[in-house]
Amino acid sequence: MDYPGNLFVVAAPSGAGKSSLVKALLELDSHVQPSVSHTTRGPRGQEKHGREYFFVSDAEFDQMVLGDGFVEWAHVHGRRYGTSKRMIEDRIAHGQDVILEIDWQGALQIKRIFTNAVLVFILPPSWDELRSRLERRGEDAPEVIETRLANAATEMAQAKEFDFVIINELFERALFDLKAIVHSQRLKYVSQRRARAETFTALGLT
Ligand SMILES: Nc1nc2c(ncn2[C@@H]2O[C@H](COP(=O)(O)OP(=O)(O)O)[C@@H](O)[C@H]2O)c(=O)[nH]1
Ligand SMILES: Nc1ncnc2c1ncn2[C@@H]1O[C@H](COP(=O)(O)OP(=O)(O)O)[C@@H](O)[C@H]1O
Repeated sequence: MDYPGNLFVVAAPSGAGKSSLVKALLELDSHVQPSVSHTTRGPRGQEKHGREYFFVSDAEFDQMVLGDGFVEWAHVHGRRYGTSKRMIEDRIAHGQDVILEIDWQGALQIKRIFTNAVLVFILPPSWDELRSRLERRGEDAPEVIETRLANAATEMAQAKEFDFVIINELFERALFDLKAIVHSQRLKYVSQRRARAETFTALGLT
């Protein structure tokens, strides 16, 4: 499928820093719009319905699945998460770049549908640092942290399937890398479009 805007997908194990990096990118770059997912997990401290997620019941999620409302969805850490078709189609139809913060299963589903999507995997610098970031975030119960750490190895094994891998050790360095990926993708499309237009003109095609 072809589309006018660029589609970026960021995945990472819990605590690697993907939400912080994506948030910082969005603050710097008004051309990128976030996609807000639906989830059956409950909100954390400061999270707001419609901002971080649409928090829905299992029955509401089932209805969206049955109504073919998701472009992708997956079970993650015992809950369900999905990207609604409307969320992507609305934005891409307006030629905006869209960034999805979803798990590796969703990322690979997106790549099959939007073959031009750029997949970025964020890794923590070490296991110790991953654990301490989850503990320092202070949003999850100890057993929730253990589930997330237990799932991290399987998730990180998927990094090699992604187009880019960023190690989030120094935050500013990782943010620089993420910005570079977004910018280079834009330049690629701009120069491709320009090259195509020039060739069409040279060939006398309209
Ligand atoms: N497949 C899929 N995964 C999602 C979606 N939204 C969020 N996720 C992923 O679900 C996982 C859990 O997210 P969350 O509960 O916010 O925890 P966090 O990773 O600790 O911030 C993360 O890997 C998210 O990237 C979605 O729409 N689809
Ligand atoms: N490079 C970094 N160095 C130190 N702490 C970080 C870094 N990146 C993120 N953090 C912190 O780690 C915690 C987890 O980050 P978060 O963005 O919530 O991760 P994720 O969305 O991947 O679960 C947060 O408290 C965040 O402020």
